[in-house]
Amino acid sequence: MRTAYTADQIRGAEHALMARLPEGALMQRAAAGLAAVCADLLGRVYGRRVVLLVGSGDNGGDALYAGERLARRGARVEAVLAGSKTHEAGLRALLDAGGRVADGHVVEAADLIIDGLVGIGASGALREPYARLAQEANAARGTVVAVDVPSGVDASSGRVEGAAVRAGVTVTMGAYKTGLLVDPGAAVAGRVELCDIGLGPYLPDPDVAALTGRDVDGLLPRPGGESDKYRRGVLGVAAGSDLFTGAAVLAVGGALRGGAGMVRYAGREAPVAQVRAQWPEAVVTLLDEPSIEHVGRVQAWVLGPGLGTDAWAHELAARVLATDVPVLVDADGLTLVSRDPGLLRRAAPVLITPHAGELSRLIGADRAAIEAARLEHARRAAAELGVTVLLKGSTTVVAEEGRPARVNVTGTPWLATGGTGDVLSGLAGALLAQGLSCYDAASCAAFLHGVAGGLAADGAPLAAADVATAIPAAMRTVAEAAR
Ligand SMILES: NC(=O)C1=CN([C@@H]2O[C@H](COP(=O)(O)OP(=O)(O)OC[C@H]3O[C@@H](n4cnc5c(N)ncnc54)[C@H](O)[C@@H]3O)[C@@H](O)[C@H]2O)[C@@H](O)CC1
Ligand SMILES: [K+]
Repeated sequence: MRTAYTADQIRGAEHALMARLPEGALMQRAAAGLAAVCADLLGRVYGRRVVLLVGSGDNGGDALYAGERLARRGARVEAVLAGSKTHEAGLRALLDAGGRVADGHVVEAADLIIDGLVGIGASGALREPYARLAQEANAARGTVVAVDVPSGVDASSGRVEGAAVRAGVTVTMGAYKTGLLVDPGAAVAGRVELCDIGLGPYLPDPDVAALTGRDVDGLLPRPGGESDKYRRGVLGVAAGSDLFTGAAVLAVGGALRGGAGMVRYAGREAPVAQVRAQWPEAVVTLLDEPSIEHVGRVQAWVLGPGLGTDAWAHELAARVLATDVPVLVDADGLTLVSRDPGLLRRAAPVLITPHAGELSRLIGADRAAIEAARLEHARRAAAELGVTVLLKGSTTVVAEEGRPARVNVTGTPWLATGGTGDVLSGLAGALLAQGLSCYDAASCAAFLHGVAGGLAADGAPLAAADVATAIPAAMRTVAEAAR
């Protein structure tokens, strides 16, 4: 499990650790780690041009001391002092090692640019001249290494309010910051290298966590010798309509590949015909009425993909949500519950899987605001609605009250195509039916869906059905990662 922390959590741990160490020791550890990564990136250090962007706080101090180390190895190090003040001892150390203070535009010609403008002490959008320097670094040809977090990214949330450094590599001190795992911050952090400064024992419970392949493998249900199709978990799928038959086919496909012992599909005539034709494995019930009375026992439901939002669909949603098993609500199901929030008042667990637009209707927040602060809004929705939230998008986030939010790190931009969400719903539903909690089912499904997307795309466009087909291969991939 990769864990990440807010700026306040890091600060608290740093204080506790610092109290036990000689003054300046932590910054020397940080600078040593940072300089080592930079030296690796440069290959040969001697004679290379390194520019330090130095802000007024300790983030700038880290950069200066790393610059000192590189200067001692023969690099031509120049510091751009951006703040109203500068870490004095760090600057002295750099100058003693042969580094210089830059007096002109040096960023453009640098082989390597170290961004020490701001770290966890930043507040709000980058001010000038920091914002301009960030843009110069982004336009330069040299590799950009961010110290702790790319300047302009809020370390605690991943928010970017104005200009931000776009790093090739981020060397983060002591522990991951939440903002390095959540977009838009994650998107500009590049490769993240963790520099161990001894913070581990002082860290509190994490703010967010990201599952690894090994974690997912450990959570996935496996059939034993005693298993039969009923005991492995039966999933009900209430999806599709005469207009949207494909959503039903894709959700059932995701569910069958997700390991459910059996999938029961219930729907209207057109999607029933399609599901029957595509998936002889599914047990299909044609609904004359919006009722699930004759569908048979299931351990979980997927409700909503392509279902429509008419009175018939509303009635079916009400029946499904009136059961005592976990329900995953997606797509049209989310529209129905946003119009009739009372539907979500039930004792059994609910997992909702909105994208930002769907979530905006559910909690009355602006879509752009949700995109900019995904974690915050997913948490808010989980608390307000009393459900588990899987917020889809550039970084998929899973939030449930009282637990660290989970951030998904797998995926490919090729997944942004019609129908992949239906596959995800089927897959997550199958995991629910097999007994995983909403929290684990959502985070494992997001992880596997991302891996399956990567396998299906392999650098080229994919169709949603390919993602469903690739789910078993994704499961094998995580099993191999665990070995
Ligand atoms: N204290 C220590 O011993 C250690 C500190 N570390 C480093 O220290 C950093 C934290 O240092 P600080 O607490 O001094 O804070 P920062 O250096 O992150 O930033 C604070 C400074 O930036 C200015 N600032 C804040 N927001 C700004 C904005 N939007 N635009 C322009 N300027 C802005 C503030 O006025 C202040 O002078 C960490 O990110 C890490 O890089 C780590 O190396 C671990 C050890
Ligand atoms: K920085």
